[in-house]
Amino acid sequence: MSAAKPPAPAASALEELATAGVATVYEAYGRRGLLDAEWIPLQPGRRAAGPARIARCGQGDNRAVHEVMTHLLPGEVLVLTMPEPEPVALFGDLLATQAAACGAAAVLVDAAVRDSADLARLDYGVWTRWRRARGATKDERGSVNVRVEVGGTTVAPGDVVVLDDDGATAVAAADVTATVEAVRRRIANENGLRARWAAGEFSYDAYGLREADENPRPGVGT
Ligand SMILES: O=C([O-])CC(=O)C(=O)O
Ligand SMILES: [Mg+2]
Repeated sequence: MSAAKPPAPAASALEELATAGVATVYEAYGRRGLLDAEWIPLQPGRRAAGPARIARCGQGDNRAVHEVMTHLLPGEVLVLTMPEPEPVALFGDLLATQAAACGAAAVLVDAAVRDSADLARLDYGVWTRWRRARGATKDERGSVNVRVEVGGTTVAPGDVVVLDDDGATAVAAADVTATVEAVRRRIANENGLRARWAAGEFSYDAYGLREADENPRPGVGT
């Protein structure tokens, strides 16, 4: 029997994850979920979080992107992948116009985009591996609403994808509530540390690193 589907994350949880940002969410989630690749944010400074709506395209082909548009719901992050990421444009201005009409929260393209000056003016964020004009074919159906691997992490439909200038990280749908709580604890802890560092204290002392470095225990770290 498969586990019950977790409820859709609350808008307030998505907002908290987006505001916290990729590094904080990834750390609070136990350093899991990182979509570990070099992402280009087309609108630097933008943050987003939303449930993944996924298309797995054929290699060099974007037929599945046209299909997945018909499933895309407001607030979702569209995740577009290929078996082997390569600089072929899966997404451009015309597909972006459809995603806008559907209310996308963001688009993550594990391939290239084109018409990037137009995409940079959108009301939602676009993150991509490459900007390249090379066009995709429309020959292979590919698959939609499937699990994919992105940057070494498996992303399932409905997992929450968080994006900012640092890149992208994902939280399994079932773990969103606990991760929001861990994010709050991490932010509170970092606020405390930031106040101490601003007041002139050093982490080298507070973490006991100076003490350990000046009194090395034989056989440890040698
Ligand atoms: O049509 C395509 O394959 C991609 C594109 O340029 C667009 O969406 O405007
Ligand atoms: Mg175009």
